[in-house]
Amino acid sequence: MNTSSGQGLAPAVERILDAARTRDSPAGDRVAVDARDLPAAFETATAAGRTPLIAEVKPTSPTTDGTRDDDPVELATEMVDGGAAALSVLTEPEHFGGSTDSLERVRDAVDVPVLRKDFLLRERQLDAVESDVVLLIARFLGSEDDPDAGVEGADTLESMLAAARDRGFQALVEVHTEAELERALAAGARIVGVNNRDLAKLEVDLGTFERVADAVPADARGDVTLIAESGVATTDDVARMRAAGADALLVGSAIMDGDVRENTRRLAEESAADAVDSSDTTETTQ
Ligand SMILES: O=C(O)c1ccccc1NCC(=O)[C@H](O)[C@H](O)COP(=O)(O)O
Repeated sequence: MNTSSGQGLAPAVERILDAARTRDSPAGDRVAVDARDLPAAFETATAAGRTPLIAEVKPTSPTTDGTRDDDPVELATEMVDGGAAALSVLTEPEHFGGSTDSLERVRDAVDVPVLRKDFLLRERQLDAVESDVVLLIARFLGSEDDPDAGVEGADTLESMLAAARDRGFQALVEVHTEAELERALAAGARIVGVNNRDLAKLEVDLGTFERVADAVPADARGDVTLIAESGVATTDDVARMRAAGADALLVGSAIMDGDVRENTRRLAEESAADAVDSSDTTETTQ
């Protein structure tokens, strides 16, 4: 099947969606998850003086050269040892080298919350594996008011959110525009990720988070955990996203490129220390 979504998505994303539509949904029972609390894990990291970071086990991707074949459990434990508050594990097999088996093994090996990173379009796909958090991408899912707004074969964001919560999952609803943010909040999302990567061009612009975070209504801000996703590579990037209101960061490529423990430590610890240093300077110069 090759179904263009008609949404101007990058060819690689259309291929990912085609694969997601044809991947078998599990025939077994609905999962029932006892989820580890993601916002609580961010608070624990902050209390320990670290930047709340979701480190992503991402063996490859359409925008990465080559594949990293290390055991996902080894990568995951190194990330946690480096100070990651939570993990994200790709379960998409064809374009990201992920698997549900990897996620299961990682979740058994660590005690932090684990996000299932995949391209979920239908309720039954939620039952493929247990995780603490599932990713729901607003751009792909329709809405109750406009079920055709999503891509071919997708359920609505509202029904996916309800189905995820019925199973015990927390949901990270990913948005890229102010309009998607509005839809996510109207659907009742409480954990919102702003993806700096535009799925139309696969280009990354950290200004996306700054713009979309600014559109969160003041009266909703206290109820929503806001995560900056994609394109974060340096401690300056972390500082920039935190200054724009990110409660946490989701980082894949910059951690997977080299020593994952040291890369995680650098982003989780040095950027938190930099933040303390600059607030000290601000205090003494006032
Ligand atoms: O990462 C890609 O190449 C990609 C391509 C097409 C659709 C989605 C893609 N990435 C999914 C993600 O959300 C990222 O893995 C995640 O936010 C981490 O991003 P990064 O830190 O830039 O690796």
